[in-house]
Amino acid sequence: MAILLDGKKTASELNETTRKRILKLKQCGIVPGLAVVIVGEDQASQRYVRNKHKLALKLGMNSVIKEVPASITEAQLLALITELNQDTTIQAILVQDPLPKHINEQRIMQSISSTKDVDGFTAVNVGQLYLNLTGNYPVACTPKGIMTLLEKYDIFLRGKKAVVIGRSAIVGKPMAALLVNAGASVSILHRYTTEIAEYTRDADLIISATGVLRLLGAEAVKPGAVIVDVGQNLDETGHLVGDVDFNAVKDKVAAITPVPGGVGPMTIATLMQQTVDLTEWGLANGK
Ligand SMILES: Nc1nc2c(c(=O)[nH]1)N[C@@H](CN(C=O)c1ccc(C(=O)N[C@@H](CCC(=O)O)C(=O)O)cc1)CN2
Repeated sequence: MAILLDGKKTASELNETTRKRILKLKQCGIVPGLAVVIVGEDQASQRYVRNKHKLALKLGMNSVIKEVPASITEAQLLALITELNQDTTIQAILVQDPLPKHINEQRIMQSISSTKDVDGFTAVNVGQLYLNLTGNYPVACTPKGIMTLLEKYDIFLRGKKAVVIGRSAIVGKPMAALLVNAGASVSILHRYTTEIAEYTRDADLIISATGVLRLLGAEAVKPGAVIVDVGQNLDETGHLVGDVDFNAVKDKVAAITPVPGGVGPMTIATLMQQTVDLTEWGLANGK
């Protein structure tokens, strides 16, 4: 049986560190503030946002949820972001993805101040990641959380063949950048890739972020590979599962993230970590 990359445990350790950092800030009269904007009624999004809010409060932050109807106009949403950009009690802003079709998602994400962009989605922060600049900037929470998890389990990346399946701005692209920066050779696969298994069979590390149930089975992975499953899918019995057929590959690979309890908790813990990062960086810059 492969080593389980336990995101729940690792996230809980990271959250404890974050809680202590918040305590220190509070002793100086500073309370990190996170604002999450949720548009519409998507059930999964509502659940994720509730979990973020609960954890932020538990760790001692100021947590604000801005819930707006799916009928909101782009101009109204931009006005809300402007308000949050100017709010001195808020250090971190997140707009929950996905947004309704009538709203230009990039226009909204790019309107967030880069110094409050806790998701690392703005062009300034993406650029810093791609240039592998040293210094202080936020990175998309899921890929950054995955890197923390890989580091925790001493997964060596330099010179390894990595395959990232999915090219989203939230996971695939920043994940690939982080892996390249860490010295891995990276292939990014996507919906137009014709033979996914041709790449994955040769990979030392596979990161799958597609939302396709049982995309990868035992025949698609190399013995001893490391598998990171970002998928959040419901199977035929209504259970939450990833993209990878866990039972089929678990005795072939070296390490694998479970779903649930793998990448998901790391995403939320990284959001908390980066809210505190932004607060501290803001203080260092006199804000
Ligand atoms: N602005 C953003 N929007 C979205 C992001 C993001 O990083 N920034 N990520 C995804 C989903 N997501 C965060 O919002 C997320 C998904 C899943 C989990 C999680 O903890 N999953 C658990 C299962 C929990 C459950 O289903 O109730 C697990 O895998 O153990 C956390 C965050 C979309 N949008």
